[in-house]
Order: sequence, then structure tokens, then C-alpha cells
Amino acid sequence: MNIVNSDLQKLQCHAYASPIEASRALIARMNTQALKKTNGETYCVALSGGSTPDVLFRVWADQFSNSTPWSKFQFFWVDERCVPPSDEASNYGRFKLLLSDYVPQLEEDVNVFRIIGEASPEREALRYSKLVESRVPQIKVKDLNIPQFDMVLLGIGNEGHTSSIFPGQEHLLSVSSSYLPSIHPVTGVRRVAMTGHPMMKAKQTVFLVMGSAKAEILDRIINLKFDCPARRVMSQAFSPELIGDEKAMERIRISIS
Ligand SMILES: O=C1O[C@H](COP(=O)(O)O)[C@@H](O)[C@H](O)[C@H]1O
Repeated sequence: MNIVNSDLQKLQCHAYASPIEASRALIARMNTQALKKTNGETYCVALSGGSTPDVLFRVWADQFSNSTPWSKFQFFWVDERCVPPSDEASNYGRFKLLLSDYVPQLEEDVNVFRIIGEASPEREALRYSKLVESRVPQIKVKDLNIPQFDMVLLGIGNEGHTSSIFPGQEHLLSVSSSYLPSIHPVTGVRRVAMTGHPMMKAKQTVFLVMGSAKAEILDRIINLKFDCPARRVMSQAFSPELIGDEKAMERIRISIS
């Protein structure tokens, strides 16, 4: 399904009956694409955090751990809160708790590359940018070398943020660094965020939305054209997609052909 008559017409939308069905479809797609990598090439995925990917991680561990070609994957993060992995707010911590602790083939610094939330965000943004740029194939766009992930998996916050780029921080969408420090405007918690170019130049920029709690922000972004970081990425990405369950996507049906 595509949105018609809109700056979002490139956005592909896929609604599934449940979060589990949406997760299964997404994992199956990543596995198929990863299996096509040959000659030592790997499938580079950048994961988001918050609570939305929990179901994806659970389904991956429970239903796909034996069929996933783990050695073909490299996992990175879109963003991280400046807390240690043991903190329940840690984006990497959720992945470890729900997925990588159950999969012996997933090893930190081998095929799992976390943003170190307990480090200084300025230094970590620089270190992580260099790490990503050294491991993910780059494409040249004008005079910039941009890491091009096979898939960047994004979430949408209820006020329209994506990665850790909040409304009012849109300048982070057009900077040349791959990652920069950011800050939550309400809690003041510091973060490290993927910036606009790697999000938008990915081979696939996928927004994952699950549950009725996301229906309102999707309604605002898609039907009411609410200008926020998530909408800007949706409208400017090379290959944007919205994948979710029917509850999250129920209010946008009217805009979809
Ligand atoms: O703070 C964050 O929020 C967004 C959305 O999270 P959710 O809990 O509403 O799913 C997430 O995409 C991002 O990675 C995270 O740091």
C-alpha cells in the first residue's frame, strides 16, 4: 500500500494482524536478504530501542534462532540512552535481555556493536561514527561518505521523535557526522543518536510501529502532516517503509490506496 497525493508517496505501508505477525514477516525478510550475502559480505542492521522492538527480539529468540544465518549479520544501534546496559532504559540492554543472551552466535564486538551508554556522549558519538564507517559499506553522496545499512529499523516516539532526534532538534537530520550527542528535552537524559544521512540513505528505512498507543502519532504524521523528525525521515528517505500491526495503523487506512 502507498500513500497517495502526498510527499509521503514513496512510503510503503504493511499492516499485519498482530505485533507477532509483523515481527515474523520482518525477521523472515531480513533472513532471506542476509542469506543472499556472499563473498564475506554481511547484512548490516541498525536497531532502535524503546519498548517497540521487544516483541521482535522475543519472536526472534523463540521462533527464529535456529533458522537465522547469524554469521551473516552485523548488528548496530540507531541510538542509545547514556546509561549502562544493566539499566532498564538501555536500548542495548533490551536486546541482550530478550535476544542475544539466548543466542550464543551473537557476540559483542564480533557481530554485535553497541553504543557504549556509560561513556561520555561526545567521545562515544565520535568513536561509534568511526566504528560504523569502518564496518558498514559507504556510499558517496555529493562530497559526503555515508554508511549505507542494509536496514535501519526506526521507532516513532509519541511526540514525533525518531532515533534520539526530538522535535526542535531537526538540525541533526542534515549534519555530516554519522552520530552525535543529543538530549531528551523533558528528562534531560543524554543520548547518542544516528543522524539524518545514515537513516535516509539506508537501503531500507523501516519504521516499526506496534499497538494502539502509536495510532495517534501516526494519524498526526500521516493524515495531519505534523512536521517532526519522524515525518522528515519518512518523506526524505531513499526507501521508507512503515511496518506494524493493525492497531497502530488503523487510523491511517483512509489515506492509503
Ligand atoms: O527513546 C526512544 O524512543 C523511540 C520510540 O520508542 P518506543 O518505546 O515508543 O517504541 C525509539 O525508537 C528510540 O530508539 C528510543 O531511544
